[in-house]
Amino acid sequence: MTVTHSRWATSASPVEWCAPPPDANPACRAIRLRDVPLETGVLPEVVVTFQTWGRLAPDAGNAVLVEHALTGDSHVVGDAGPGQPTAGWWPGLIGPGEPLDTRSLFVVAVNVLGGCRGTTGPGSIAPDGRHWGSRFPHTTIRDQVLVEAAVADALGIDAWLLVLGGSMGGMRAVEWVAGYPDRTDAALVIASTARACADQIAWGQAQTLAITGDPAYAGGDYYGTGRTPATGLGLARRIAHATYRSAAELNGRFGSEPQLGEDPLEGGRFAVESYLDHQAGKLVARFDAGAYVQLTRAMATHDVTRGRGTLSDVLGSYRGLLRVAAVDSDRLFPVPLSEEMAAAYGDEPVRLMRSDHGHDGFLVETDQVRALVRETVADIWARRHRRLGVG
Ligand SMILES: CC(=O)SCCNC(=O)CCNC(=O)[C@H](O)C(C)(C)COP(=O)(O)OP(=O)(O)OC[C@H]1O[C@@H](n2cnc3c(N)ncnc32)[C@H](O)[C@@H]1OP(=O)(O)O
Ligand SMILES: N[C@@H](CCO)C(=O)O
Repeated sequence: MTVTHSRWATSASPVEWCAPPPDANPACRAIRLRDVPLETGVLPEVVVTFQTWGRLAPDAGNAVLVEHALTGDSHVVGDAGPGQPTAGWWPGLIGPGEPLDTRSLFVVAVNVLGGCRGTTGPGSIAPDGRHWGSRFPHTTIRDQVLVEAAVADALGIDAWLLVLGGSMGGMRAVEWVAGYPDRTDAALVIASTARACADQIAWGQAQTLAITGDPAYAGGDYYGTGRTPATGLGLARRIAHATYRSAAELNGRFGSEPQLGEDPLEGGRFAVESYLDHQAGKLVARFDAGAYVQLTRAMATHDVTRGRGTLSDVLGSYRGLLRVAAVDSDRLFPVPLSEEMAAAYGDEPVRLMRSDHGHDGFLVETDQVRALVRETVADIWARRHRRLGVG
């Protein structure tokens, strides 16, 4: 079936429905795009996988887009299912009576371009029948959002009622505001930033070099060889995970205690080292190193102001609702980055989430996220009713 919506204006080619690839969650649907115009090139073919919950209203005015973070996926809520690596990462967010209430809302979550959950990435098969590997082009947060716009077209959604996400998901949410303000009625940007800062780029470089320096990475062409850069990916996750948690949390949880049954003076590990080993192993079991490199670079090059003027030019002209939230103990996306966004928009204070968990607070503090989303959805409906002169 060919979809004829023309809002995916940058491409002359139509959007087609297709079967999701085997690495996608079985609950996913998929579309295929051709000749996708990236910021720095063209991808001849892109498959985009996504999940939905609830029913789209006849006027398509009840659609919400949930944006996942770096190693998340479209499976926002639900069980892992057979063969699936992840259970839902924002439990209790979507469903009847939940903050994204499927009795009134239609919720969409897209697997990101460049990732490893069915949407085309470096591990996908290119049109020539070989893995993309090192040939996969640099893709940006803007490119990620471009293919999401194609999903909106395929579903018949002119404008999202709300786009929300944390971390890299928040980068996409604010990019929707910057790139498609008329297609985004409201955005909720949590623990994120309008542009990557030097500190984030620096941590990203160390992680990328950990992977690319692993001999098994083979310049990015390890797919199909039976070897994977697991050592490099595990090292990258250790570096990243330490930045995702607060020093106070790590100190409080682990102190300088040895891991049970091990002696650091005799070559054993500290408890915190064992913890990071465990986190590394978990990620290696569920994520692709090439996608990790790709997405880390996409985050490093994130900047909603590129070619668009100042941040105030970009966000100050937005007529929808931009709500910004930060985690008070986040050392990777510290509160001032959220304050910068909120100030450029000019109308709303930053909502501060209280957590000892640092950046990962946006995932761990589900009660606070649920309350924030519930309040934001209520405010959006109230704004819409006011605009329509109802009630
Ligand atoms: C709900 C899910 O399944 S989400 C999975 C998909 N992930 C995503 O979508 C990305 C976002 N998610 C994440 O990044 C993470 O899963 C988070 C942030 C949400 C939660 O992180 P967690 O790892 O669950 O939290 P936490 O820091 O408390 O770690 C707990 C784990 O560390 C282990 N651990 C704690 N101390 C130690 C130690 N000294 N040595 C070894 N392991 C340890 C625990 O046994 C536990 O293991 P388990 O997760 O295998 O049960
Ligand atoms: N724990 C999160 C952090 C990135 O924001 C993830 O793995 O996606």
